[in-house]
Amino acid sequence: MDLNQSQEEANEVFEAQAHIYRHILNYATSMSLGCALELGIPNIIHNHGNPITIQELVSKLDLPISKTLHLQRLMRLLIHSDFFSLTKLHDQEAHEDEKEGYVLTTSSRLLLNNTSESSKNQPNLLPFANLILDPAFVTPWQFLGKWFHGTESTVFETAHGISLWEYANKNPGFNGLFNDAMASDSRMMSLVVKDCQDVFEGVESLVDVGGGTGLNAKILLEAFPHMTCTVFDLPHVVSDMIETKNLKYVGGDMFSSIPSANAIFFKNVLHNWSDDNVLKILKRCREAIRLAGDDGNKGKVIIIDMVVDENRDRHEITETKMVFDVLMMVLVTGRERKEVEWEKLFLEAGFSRYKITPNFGLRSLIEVFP
Ligand SMILES: C[S@@+](CC[C@H](N)C(=O)[O-])C[C@H]1O[C@@H](n2cnc3c(N)ncnc32)[C@H](O)[C@@H]1O
Ligand SMILES: C/C=C/c1ccc(O)c(OC)c1
Repeated sequence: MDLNQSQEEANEVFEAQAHIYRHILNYATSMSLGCALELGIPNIIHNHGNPITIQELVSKLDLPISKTLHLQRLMRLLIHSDFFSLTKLHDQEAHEDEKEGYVLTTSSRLLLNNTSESSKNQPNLLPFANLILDPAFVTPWQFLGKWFHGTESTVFETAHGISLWEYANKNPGFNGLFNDAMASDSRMMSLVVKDCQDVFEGVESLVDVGGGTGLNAKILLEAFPHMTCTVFDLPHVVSDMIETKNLKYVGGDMFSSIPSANAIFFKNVLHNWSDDNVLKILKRCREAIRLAGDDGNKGKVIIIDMVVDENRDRHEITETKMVFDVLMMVLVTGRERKEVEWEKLFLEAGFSRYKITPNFGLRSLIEVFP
């Protein structure tokens, strides 16, 4: 065998080794990012105002000086994955060596711990990151294999003995963490809802099913104040909420009945459920729209959820959607769907047509008409 060829074969196998190590250790990046958030590094860089050197960072974090190089290594990994970047520092004292300082990226700016009144309404995903890294959500991954052999309907249940919704009901601390995370995801909507005039124009009444603590509804009402919104969710989620003239809360179970309205809205809800369950929910929607009058012709269902599209999406976007698909398998009985899979459900539930607008990053807005 000629030498070159054996070197080529060896290279291919070494590539595979690097590939394996990268993926098997993906969690090291998650955990390192989690550590940076736990230490509050984004806020320290933000508050510093200009690029912060490693020495300044160690001092602001109040870490032992002996940890300087360790922190630098953590930061190097997080720079490589685009959570921070390093920039040259213009030092006035010319005799000193040129220094470098850390700055935030768009991603770490979304992970600031916003406590000030002025930043309260800014998009922020720290609560979402905190939920994903919470032990209650990390533990089930250890049970995935066991679940494949077992009879529980979700991996979460194999790990914790009860469903995610029961767990949230029984643990007020976790319930708060979960609802805050969902609300932080919803806040991102405020970036684009104002551009959805045609979707909400004729809508007088809207029910946000599984609407959590009501942030979706509030954002929609800011942009379309002519509507009245009802947030419908499980009783433990919507108890003690403050209502206003056009924002009401109703506790209940969407499988039994959905309050009637022109528009039935679901964000991040239908992907929590199996096809059979989504069909049941969509049939309830047809009733709710019909009961709102106008023989349902004015009514529609509005869904904000992912649409898996391997041909159109970039490779990493598809990967993220597939990770969410598996996450929905681990936490609940849901899945992420391709357009044909959504279409089948809409038609089976008796709707006549639908329109997809891919405008919310990973999520699309789907209008479904009777
Ligand atoms: C993933 S969260 C989405 C929250 C919110 N729509 C959003 O966009 O962030 C799913 C919501 O569905 C609610 N939910 C679960 N089962 C339900 C049921 N049977 N009836 C009504 N809501 C339910 C949960 O309490 C939770 O608030
Ligand atoms: C931490 C993120 C988890 C998550 C995200 C979207 C969902 O709809 C959900 O429902 C169980 C969970």
